[in-house]
Amino acid sequence: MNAAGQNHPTASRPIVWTIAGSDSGGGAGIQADLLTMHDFGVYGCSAITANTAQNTLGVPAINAVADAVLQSQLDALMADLRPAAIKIGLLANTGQVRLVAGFLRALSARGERIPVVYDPVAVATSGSRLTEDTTAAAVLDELLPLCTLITPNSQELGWLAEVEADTAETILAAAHKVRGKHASALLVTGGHFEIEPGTTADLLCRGSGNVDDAVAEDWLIGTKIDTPHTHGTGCTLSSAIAALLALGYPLKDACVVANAYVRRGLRLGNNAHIGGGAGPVGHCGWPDQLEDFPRVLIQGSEQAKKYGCYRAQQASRYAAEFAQPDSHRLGLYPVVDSVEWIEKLARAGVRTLQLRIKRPGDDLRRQIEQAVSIGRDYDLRLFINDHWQLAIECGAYGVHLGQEDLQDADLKAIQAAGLKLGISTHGFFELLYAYQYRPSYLAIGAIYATNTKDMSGQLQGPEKLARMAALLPGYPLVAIGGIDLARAPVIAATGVGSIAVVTAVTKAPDYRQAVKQLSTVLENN
Ligand SMILES: Cc1ncc(COP(=O)(O)OP(=O)(O)O)c(N)n1
Ligand SMILES: Cc1nc(C(=O)O)sc1CCOP(=O)(O)O
Ligand SMILES: [Mg+2]
Repeated sequence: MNAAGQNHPTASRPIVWTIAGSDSGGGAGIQADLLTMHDFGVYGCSAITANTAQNTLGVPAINAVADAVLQSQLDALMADLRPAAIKIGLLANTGQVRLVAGFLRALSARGERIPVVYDPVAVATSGSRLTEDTTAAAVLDELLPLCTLITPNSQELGWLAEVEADTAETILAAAHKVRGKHASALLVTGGHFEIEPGTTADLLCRGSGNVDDAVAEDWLIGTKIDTPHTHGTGCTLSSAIAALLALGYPLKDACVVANAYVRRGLRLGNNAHIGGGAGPVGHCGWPDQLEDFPRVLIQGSEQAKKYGCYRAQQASRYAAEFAQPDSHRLGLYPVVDSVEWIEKLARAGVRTLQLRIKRPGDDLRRQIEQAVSIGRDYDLRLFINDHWQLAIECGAYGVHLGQEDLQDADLKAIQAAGLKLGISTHGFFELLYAYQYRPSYLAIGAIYATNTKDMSGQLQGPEKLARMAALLPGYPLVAIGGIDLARAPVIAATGVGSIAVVTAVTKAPDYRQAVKQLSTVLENN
């Protein structure tokens, strides 16, 4: 079985191209790209830009192919094997940069929206130069505007920005300079510098795709893995991201999963026997251990001061490590919009409930007070959605917040009042981000499409849910979104201890029976 969990090599697989150099030593370039793509269950095609003569000790020759040779490979692929994503690696000279940019421009002019990940390979891990000095200008002017994401290491970032980039401040400044007026995102990989001793940090800068919109900057921090066998990490990372984009992952999720895939390969690679120099990173399958995933830096935390992205206002409200619930399995968790429902469901034996009032009237406080009072009578775990101030004032059991609430809500006050905190997440990146707060539970959604709320673009499906749940065994996890009795067994089998539902209970012909049946599914897992 490969990393994507596929047993059947003939199952339908997205096609991903790599336009890159061959590494005769087998550790980087096309060879690393195809191993990675296979591991993620996509079908890899290649267009070779250079036949490098290379081993684990260095790069004796680059051997760029002629433009016509590169063009003929691209044309052959386009005629038959259309890509769902393209990874670009080594472009050995300005002519190749222009040729590939021209090819991508023609695709774009035909309305093809294919994600392009460019790893601007300029310097090998061994320190050898791999491309002509003059290619940087062509990259910036012609190729970058056509890319979804570029993934330079700090040396390559310095090469493109024409500055030294080896501290948090200089990396941030160089990233802004390179990104310039382009909408492409940038992931600066952190193997070559240490902002905190013993750690690595990748900087992800991403916008909405619209050049005028604000750019989100996130640092992805990991414990440094002590191994000399790092050859091919950049190639592996960028092809993993391309593979995940082809599989439909949002960019930020693709970046954190690919980061974990590389870290797993460094941790488990065990390639000391390959060559006399720096051996290749391993290709070791889907990252299923939390230790391989990066920690997403929170801008209100003290640590953010070291990374040039500290937000004092957020810091004044920041808190982590919230009170844990009495059980990590919260069971059936109906989310309802009235005190009447809270009372009916408490009587029906439900123990975990949420009051979610989206159009509050003048009587909001009274409704929350009544719900809290019922909660006390029935010993409920009653969470109040959104209205955290009233939840504190009324002494609720807990609060449920969305990702966008985390910057503004007074988490310190919620924690100081002893309230439990649940946080919504949609995908791997948000799960890692929310986990940094160590909330009382993490909700993962939307598992399926739902009529209750527009969750388009944020659907996870049961396979991703299972992968996310496997990262946090024993942590209180809640699955939400489009779950009904028919789907509940698959969801419960992922290991989450709780299923949150709206319509499966509130629109059921017999809500008491729905409560019984859904609770039974959870109890049997
Ligand atoms: C258990 C649970 N999970 C997720 C949500 C969604 O919360 P949020 O992202 O804050 O969105 P709204 O519910 O406010 O629309 C939830 N309410 N409960
Ligand atoms: C309120 C809500 N939040 C979601 C999330 O993914 O964050 S999905 C959702 C709606 C859940 O309703 P139903 O059970 O009717 O599908
Ligand atoms: Mg909310």
